[in-house]
Amino acid sequence: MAAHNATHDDRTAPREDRGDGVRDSEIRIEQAHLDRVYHRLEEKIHEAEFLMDDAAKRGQVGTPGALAERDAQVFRAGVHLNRLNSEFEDFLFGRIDLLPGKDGRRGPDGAYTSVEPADDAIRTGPDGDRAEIAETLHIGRIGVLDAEYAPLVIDWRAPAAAPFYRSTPVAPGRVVRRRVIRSKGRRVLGVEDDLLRPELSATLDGGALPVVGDGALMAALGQARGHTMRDIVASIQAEQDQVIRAPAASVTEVEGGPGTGKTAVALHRAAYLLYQDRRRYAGGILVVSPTPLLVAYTEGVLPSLGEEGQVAIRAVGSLVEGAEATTYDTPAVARVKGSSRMLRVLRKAARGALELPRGAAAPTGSASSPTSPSSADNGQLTVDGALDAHGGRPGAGSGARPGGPPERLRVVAFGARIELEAEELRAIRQNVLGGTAPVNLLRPRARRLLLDALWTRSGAPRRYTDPELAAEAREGFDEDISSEDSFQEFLDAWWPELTPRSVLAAMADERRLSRWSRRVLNPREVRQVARSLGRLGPDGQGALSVHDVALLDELITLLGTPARPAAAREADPLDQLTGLDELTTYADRVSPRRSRAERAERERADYAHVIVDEAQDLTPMQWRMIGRRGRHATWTVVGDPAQSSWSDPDEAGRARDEALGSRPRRRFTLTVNYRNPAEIAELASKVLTLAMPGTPAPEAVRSTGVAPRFVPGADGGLGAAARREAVRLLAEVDGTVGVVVAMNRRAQARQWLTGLGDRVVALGSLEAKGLEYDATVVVSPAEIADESPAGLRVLYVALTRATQRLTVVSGDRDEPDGNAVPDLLRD
Ligand SMILES: Nc1ncnc2c1ncn2[C@@H]1O[C@H](COP(=O)(O)OP(=O)(O)OP(=O)(O)O)[C@@H](O)[C@H]1O
Repeated sequence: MAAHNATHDDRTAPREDRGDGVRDSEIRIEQAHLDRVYHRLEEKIHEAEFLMDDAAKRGQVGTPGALAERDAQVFRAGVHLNRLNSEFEDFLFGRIDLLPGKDGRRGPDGAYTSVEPADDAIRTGPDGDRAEIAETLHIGRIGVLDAEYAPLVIDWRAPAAAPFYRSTPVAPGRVVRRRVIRSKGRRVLGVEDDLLRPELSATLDGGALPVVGDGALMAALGQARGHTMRDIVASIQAEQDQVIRAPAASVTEVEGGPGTGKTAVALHRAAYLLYQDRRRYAGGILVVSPTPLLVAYTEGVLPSLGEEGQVAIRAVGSLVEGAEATTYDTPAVARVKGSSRMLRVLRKAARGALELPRGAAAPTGSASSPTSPSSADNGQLTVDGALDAHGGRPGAGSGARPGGPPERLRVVAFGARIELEAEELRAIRQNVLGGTAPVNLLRPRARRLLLDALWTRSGAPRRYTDPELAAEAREGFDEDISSEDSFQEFLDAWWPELTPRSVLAAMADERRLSRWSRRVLNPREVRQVARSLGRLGPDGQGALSVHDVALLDELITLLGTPARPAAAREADPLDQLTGLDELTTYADRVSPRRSRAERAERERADYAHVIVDEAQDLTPMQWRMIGRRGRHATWTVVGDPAQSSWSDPDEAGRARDEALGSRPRRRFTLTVNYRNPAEIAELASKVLTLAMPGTPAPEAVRSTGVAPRFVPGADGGLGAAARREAVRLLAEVDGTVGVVVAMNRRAQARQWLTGLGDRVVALGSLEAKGLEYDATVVVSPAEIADESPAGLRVLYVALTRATQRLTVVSGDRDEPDGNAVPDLLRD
């Protein structure tokens, strides 16, 4: 199903503004309704507070049943109270006046269920058509019923609210007039109407419907942009609404050019899914965003829709707990690290790291100290003095290659010395590593095979003919040897618990990496990757790049996390987000405490729905990382291939298919550009033609009449020109100005803009992804395009960030013509 052919209602609907008198009286009507809503909300808040109080009193009764009931009640009341309070701002935003429904049936909220009007809703007569408004619904952020359970406000996500978004003059259904109400707190500030059945307006039985304003969409689009995205709940368009309300049974894929509302739609969809099936999505919704900047930009949208707590919005570089990406790799390094070839390299590294000199892949636990206190000068450990089960004195020791894993295991048992030499140890290691199980989880098996080998070498199996006696003796033998500190030390050194970071750091050694990536990476790639990892310390501490994080995540899987002893319970994010952080629940206190590792593991695997924004940018390794978080999830994947900064779309496509599995897919295309005025969209489409010939550009919904400006900045004048243009644009627009440069000029660009205030931001080309500004300065298109094989597509992104004004500053590489238009932007 595709949502093509959006009808731009606001441009086509005739309007009939009868001046301030009508406007004022319409505002008064809506104000009266809003007053009623607030009155009712106050009653509801008192109710919720009473429930909280009552529940707290029950807590004093003290039986487990009463405590559990109290907890449940406190929780429900707290959530309710929190929602009511948080959604007070701009609570009510829409109204529809409707004809009677086709079958006369009404839903649980009292509204007609049919989208189509009743057959006799419009009566044709000699004086023209006549009809009556059968129902008026107000739409808001959550539903409110009056004391008699009649709807005062319909939740925007309820089926009854759908006609507010879906109806167009071409297919108006039952809607005669759609009104967007602008309010702040308790005050109605204005109304904007669209008349969807203009032919009926004058012949309604109750008198003509007044129509006010210029249409809500245009009013919304014309507003200045701040540093955060606003919700679009009052002006969602029909093709967007189809995506938001699509059933979540499988994979919903959404494509659309810049500014078509993909990010906005994805976030509103998260809110919609929670509304539809809160229980199912209690498992959490994960929204993956390309950059922390975009996360910060979009973070306020869901709370403004009354939803948080169940939705985690994360940058792709922050998906692994405790690993926050703070740097970018060069495009060449990113290309290697993002490629699925790295999987083969990491598999080898995860197993190969067991052989590393201690300290090179700093293992955790006691083996992290390079030598143990009982090391003898020759590097061999011998431990004497422990009694074995039969009066002998078993003991354990290790022969350590200086700086490497131990090469000999020596124990004393049954009064004799037993040794396993390097060859035998190697064979045991190979045997244990035979399968694909995570390396750290194989340690118990390694321990068992060592004990098997020692037992055989001791000759004991020959001494016991009675299997029962043999089993008993063996048990004692295992216990005695395992309880020795030195055997444990040997094990820690020979089969250390590897951390993902330490293995990653070990890959910074070029010779080692070359061994692990034989026939996978070429020598140049090995050098580049090893160098880039050189910034990590020996145990992997230090700045991670966005692409390192996906490698770390893969290593977490390849290495595995052994079970840990229980740790103290961490604060539950849900507690904080629902405002109940000060309360612990009875269930919390009696249930077994979960370890940090378990919680992290659960978080990694447990999302009920995964929303991927800017999906076109994900590398194969990132798809694997995200796929692991949505193994049992339903998905919404939004993106635009024409904006992809990844160089090999086919390889990424395969990884995406693997992550999404065989679930059925439903595709939508968004076709209208709500961000860029036509003048900017037209310029950007020149680059689109170069980057992805044949790809249709989305249709810009408005025009400002202001053409993009071209300014020369060659001969070292780039910075001065960019600053001058930023200053000019700051004076021309009310909101924000973004200055977009090639990634390697980021620091420089920040210098250029020093002292210009926080309305202006310097951005590397990759950081501009998904963001928007009132005005942008794009500095040297050629530099951005030459940055990587995907450079033209990245330039397309840079050129499509502005809502009002665009200035292009050309540099030495741009070959500008006499009007300073760079060659890439000429016809
Ligand atoms: N129905 C709408 N009503 C009002 N504003 C809208 C609507 N749809 C989109 N917008 C606005 O258009 C702008 C672009 O939306 P958004 O960032 O979601 O687009 P996108 O498709 O994700 O763009 P890109 O691919 O360039 O990142 C935002 O300012 C958004 O608020």
